[in-house]
Amino acid sequence: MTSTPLVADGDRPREGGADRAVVDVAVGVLIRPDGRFLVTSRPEGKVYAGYWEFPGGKLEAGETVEQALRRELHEELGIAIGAAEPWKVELVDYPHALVRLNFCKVFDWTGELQMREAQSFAWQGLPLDVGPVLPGTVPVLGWLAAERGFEGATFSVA
Ligand SMILES: Nc1nc2c([nH]c(=O)n2[C@@H]2O[C@H](COP(=O)(O)OP(=O)(O)OP(=O)(O)O)[C@@H](O)[C@H]2O)c(=O)[nH]1
Repeated sequence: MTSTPLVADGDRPREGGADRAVVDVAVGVLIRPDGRFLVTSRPEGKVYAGYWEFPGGKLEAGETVEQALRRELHEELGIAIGAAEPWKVELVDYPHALVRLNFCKVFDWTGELQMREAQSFAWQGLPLDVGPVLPGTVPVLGWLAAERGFEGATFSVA
């Protein structure tokens, strides 16, 4: 990440920077009844390949966050999700893109997990025992920790 300040309204140019469009991303935090949550590794060929994140992807034209999440999780994991509960929105300024991450919690889905992009997956608690973790994913672990009263490092390999 750069140290360039983020803008509150991501569709406006950054101070002192070039005009960059915001890329909206729908991200799913799938939580099992035992509280463990799903993380996946980014496939080869994508930026940050091998880094762990929550599954999801970019919105296509005309899609809502929930529609994009349903499509992405079906494409990437082969599952059909039930309701997606909007949770947090985070703006992250990467060198390659300015992204708005729309995190949703998902408690219901059907289908067996299939790694259709040859990614890896892990059901995790805190702290994570996989890494490295994508920068935009780190705050999510903090939010989960706060909700769960978990104290200490949420992951070991950044
Ligand atoms: N899926 C996902 N993306 C994240 C997370 N955190 C985070 O910063 N991102 C960023 O959000 C963007 C998502 O893009 P992506 O490459 O996964 O989306 P996509 O599947 O639609 O990509 P494609 O255009 O290659 O098909 C990337 O810039 C990625 O670095 C996260 O937890 N999950």
